[in-house]
Formats: sequence, C-alpha cells, structure tokens
Amino acid sequence: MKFTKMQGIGNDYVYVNCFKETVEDPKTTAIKVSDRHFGIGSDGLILIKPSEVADFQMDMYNADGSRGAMCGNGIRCVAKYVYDYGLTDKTFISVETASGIKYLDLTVENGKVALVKVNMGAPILEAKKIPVVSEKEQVINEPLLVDGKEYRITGVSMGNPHAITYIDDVKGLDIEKIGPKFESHPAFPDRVNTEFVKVLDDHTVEMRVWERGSGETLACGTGACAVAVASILNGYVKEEEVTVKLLGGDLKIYWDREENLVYMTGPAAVVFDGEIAL
Ligand SMILES: N[C@@H](CCC[C@H](N)C(=O)O)C(=O)O
Repeated sequence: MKFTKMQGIGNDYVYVNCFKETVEDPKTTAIKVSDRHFGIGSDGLILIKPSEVADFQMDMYNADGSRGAMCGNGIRCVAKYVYDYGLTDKTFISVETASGIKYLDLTVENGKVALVKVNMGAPILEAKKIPVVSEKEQVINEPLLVDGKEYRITGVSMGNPHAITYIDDVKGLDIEKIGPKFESHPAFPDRVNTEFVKVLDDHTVEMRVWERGSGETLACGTGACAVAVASILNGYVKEEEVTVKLLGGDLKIYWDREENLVYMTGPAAVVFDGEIAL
C-alpha cells in the first residue's frame, strides 16, 4: 500500500490516496500503520476517496481502529494532499466527511499549500451529544466526578464529541493517568475527546488533549474549535478570534456568532511518502 505520512501541527496520520489504492479493512490497517514501534507511527489513518457530493471524501480512523466522524488537522492535510499531488488545481474545495461537507480555502505558496482555512460548521451544544447531565439541554460548566475528583465540564460537539475542562497546570498534568478515565467515563457512552485548558489572556488559551481512540496527541483541530467555543461561552475569552496553543503549535479559531460558523486556520505538512506491505 502506497501512503503519505502528513502532520498538522504534530497531529500525524497516514494518508492513502484511494483514487489509486483500495484499503479492504481500514480498522485493522489503522491499528497496524499507527503503531509507533511495529508500524509507520501515527495517530491514525485517513483515506482520501472520491465523493458523489463534494470534491473529495475524507474517511478517518483513530489509532485503535475506531472511526472518527471529523478530524480538523486531518482535513487540512487532505487539502494539501489533493492540491500538492495534483488531484485538483482548485484553491477552494469541498470535502465530504462523516459529519457533513466542509469547505476549505487553500493558501498556496511556491506551488504548494502552506495554510488552510476550514469552515468547520456550527458547534453543537445539545447535551444529548455530550450526555454528562442528561436532563440539561446544554452542558456548560457542569460538575463531573472523575477518578474521585470534581471537574467542571463544558460539552461541545464539532461533529465529534469534546469535553472541555479548565485547570491551572496544563503542562504538569498527568494526562496518561486522567485522560483514559474521562474517555471511558460512564457519562460518555460513546467515549469522548477531552481537552484540558488554561486561559492565558482574553484571546489566548493553551490546551492538551486526550483523544478518543488515540490517546494524547500533539494537537486536535476539532478540539481547538470546541475549546474556543467553550471559552467564549464561559466568558473566559472576550474576542471571537481565539489563539489556541497546543503542544504541536498554534491554531487560529474564529467563531462567527452571527452565522454560527466556526473557522479554523492552520498549516499542513508532508512528512514522507512510503510503501508498506499489509
Ligand atoms: N485529531 C482530530 C480528531 C480525531 C477524531 C477523534 N479522536 C474522535 O474520535 O472523535 C482533529 O484534529 O480534530
């Protein structure tokens, strides 16, 4: 199987061009290629496919083989792949995902995509997407007991579920210990992506993420969008444009409140091309 490993601020996936390749069993393939010792090493697998309703289709899998409905860093890399590898010459493209069609603006420098702005759609705040407290319509700053400690949770879905909690010490957090407790907490029957956030000023936050199905990653695009929305809803940031600082770099997130659309801008990069026997 020919592949390209790519990363969006350190959130790395193995990308397969399914205009040329067929992946019979994506779940098993995702587990195999993601292994950092016995495989290629990645946070998961992303298949770039033809679409009947958009320019391209993105089909993404976490490192444990589970399917993700949407991937913010991944979709920027899809945009770079299709342009840089000559599948399109358009600089405004649509990509079908399991959470709807997304629209992407490509910034090209010296013939290659350097930056991508993604219309991530509307944030979803309904509690049924992020259960936690089922009788409430929204989960904003709600208490949740995790591993014997009370956290305050804000739930935002960006097509995939995110539980956001604000803490004082993001850098010192033992995320390997607490991350899995959130992920498998009974409050989240479909499991959840968890963002641990510190507010730096009225337009900047820093976060670490424990991703459902992949563990700690250097960045999560949907997570950064969810955090920007949660930080505005909680009154922690005043601006509609928020800089989200992640372990792998920064993302600019803009929540257009009038249109209720979230825009994410960030880079995408190729690491290497390769071929692997499955
Ligand atoms: N890294 C991604 C999100 C990937 C999917 C997630 N782990 C899930 O299962 O919902 C991003 O950049 O958004």
